[in-house]
Amino acid sequence: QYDTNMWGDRNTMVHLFEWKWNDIADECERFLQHKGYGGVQVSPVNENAIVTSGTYRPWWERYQPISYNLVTRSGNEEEFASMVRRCNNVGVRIYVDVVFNHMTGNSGTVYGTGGSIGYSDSKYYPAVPYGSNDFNSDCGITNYNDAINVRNCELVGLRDLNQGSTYVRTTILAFLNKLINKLINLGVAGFRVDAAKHMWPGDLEVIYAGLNNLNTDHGFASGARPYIFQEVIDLGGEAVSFSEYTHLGAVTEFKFSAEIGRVFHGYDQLTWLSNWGEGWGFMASQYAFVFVDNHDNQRGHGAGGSNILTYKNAKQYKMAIAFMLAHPYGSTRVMSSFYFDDTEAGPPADSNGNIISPGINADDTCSNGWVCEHRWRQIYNMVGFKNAVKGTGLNDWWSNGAQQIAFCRGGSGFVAFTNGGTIAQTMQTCLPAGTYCDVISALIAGDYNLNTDHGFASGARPYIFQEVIDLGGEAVSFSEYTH
Ligand SMILES: O=C(NCCCOc1c(-c2ccc(O)c(O)c2)oc2cc(O)cc(O)c2c1=O)[C@@H]1CCCN1C(=O)/C=C/c1ccc(O)c(O)c1
Ligand SMILES: [Ca+2]
Repeated sequence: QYDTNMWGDRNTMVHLFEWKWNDIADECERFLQHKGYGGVQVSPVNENAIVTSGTYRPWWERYQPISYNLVTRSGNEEEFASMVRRCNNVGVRIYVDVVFNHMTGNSGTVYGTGGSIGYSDSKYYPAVPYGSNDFNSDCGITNYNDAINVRNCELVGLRDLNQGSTYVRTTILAFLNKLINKLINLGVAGFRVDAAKHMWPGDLEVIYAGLNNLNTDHGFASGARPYIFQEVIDLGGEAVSFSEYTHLGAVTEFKFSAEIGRVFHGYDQLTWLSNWGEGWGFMASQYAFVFVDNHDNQRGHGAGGSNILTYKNAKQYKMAIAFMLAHPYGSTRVMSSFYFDDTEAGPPADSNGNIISPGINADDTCSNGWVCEHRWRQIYNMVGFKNAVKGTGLNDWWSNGAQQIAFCRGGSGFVAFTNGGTIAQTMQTCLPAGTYCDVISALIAGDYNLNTDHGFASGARPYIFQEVIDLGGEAVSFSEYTH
């Protein structure tokens, strides 16, 4: 099914990549609920390999399972349960990134974040347990034009589980159903299925069918089914196609990420966006799970190559995110990153390898190495826009035939973009008459000074006058505010 199970009109997810569970719970309560985010994709919750050879603690070690115990650098089972409860309490859903195509790489004895051991050479993972007959053969994925090779062989040496085995299916289902289990008060809303391309649709169908309904104690409707979005990296030209998975659940549309990067890098005219979506060869909107960048391709070597826009191209990135959220195509996810360079380094951590929490600055930005794109004004305001226009289509498209476009969402939203010069044009906004605040472009530069386009001096600061009713004799005094 394709319903995200989000609360009310909320309908955008944020990927709080590598955040700790306690910090996510705090963020749900202090920020996400207020800005109308509908849910959080969290990093894998199950125990992963501790990788220290080559890169120290690379970001991708979390994609090498050792067991299904809920112990990672993000926290333990108790902290995970607390996060799910606290976020659902404020109407922010939790989606878990589940990795069950494989276990660890083939590098001898490996140790996990929860203290478990894996004997990868003999494919023996006692903490699950998995033994060698639960895996496919050692062959490597060498040919993306061979659908059998892609499913039954090892992705970069990662021990490839056989989801055709009843025992493996049962074990995977025990892990997934634990995350929605009423008896232990867990209540996630759905799953990101990692590396779905590398598993047989028929096996996935059996696994998804074995999932329980969502936990009504966390605010889900009786009979609600988990929202599944499957990672299938398909830019065309391979044996495996996204269309083999769309009947099972939502599917990532990587063409969206690649193309929106091209457009807002300026390689294509904005006017060509008039048929954005299926018109550009993307999958049907109801199946599509879309994003500007993700944890892998933001690093430049994933699907979409160097066209992918990230926080490093701040102005174009904001425009691309704004367009993604303004347009009705697909289910949308906003990336929230830690600052990274060209190494494969993992999240900000102390000398013991413990992840460092984001600090929150006075201006609501983050510190300690966290980018917090989801806290950028242009981004969270567009999350609110998308909530406000939920259920409408796209109408009254306008363009100057080149790099200026505008359109309405029903009678409840209007947006304009320019990649070339100021728009000086009377336009149909589809909105009721009145004066409206432009909460996006006035701050597109990311500063908080007044808008010089409205005649203010450069660097002018907003004039603040504070209502403090103080005739004397009370505990609170005017003098606390005059500075
Ligand atoms: O050079 C690398 N990998 C080879 C190229 C990327 O291939 C990978 C793909 C991949 C790439 C392109 C495709 O078309 C495709 O079907 C699969 O999916 C993965 C999924 C995982 O759960 C764990 C992984 O290690 C990978 C992976 O290595 C480095 C070193 C090992 C991890 N890694 C990486 O670069 C890790 C990448 C990674 C990790 C997690 C992901 O969810 C993901 O999408 C990519
Ligand atoms: Ca496989």
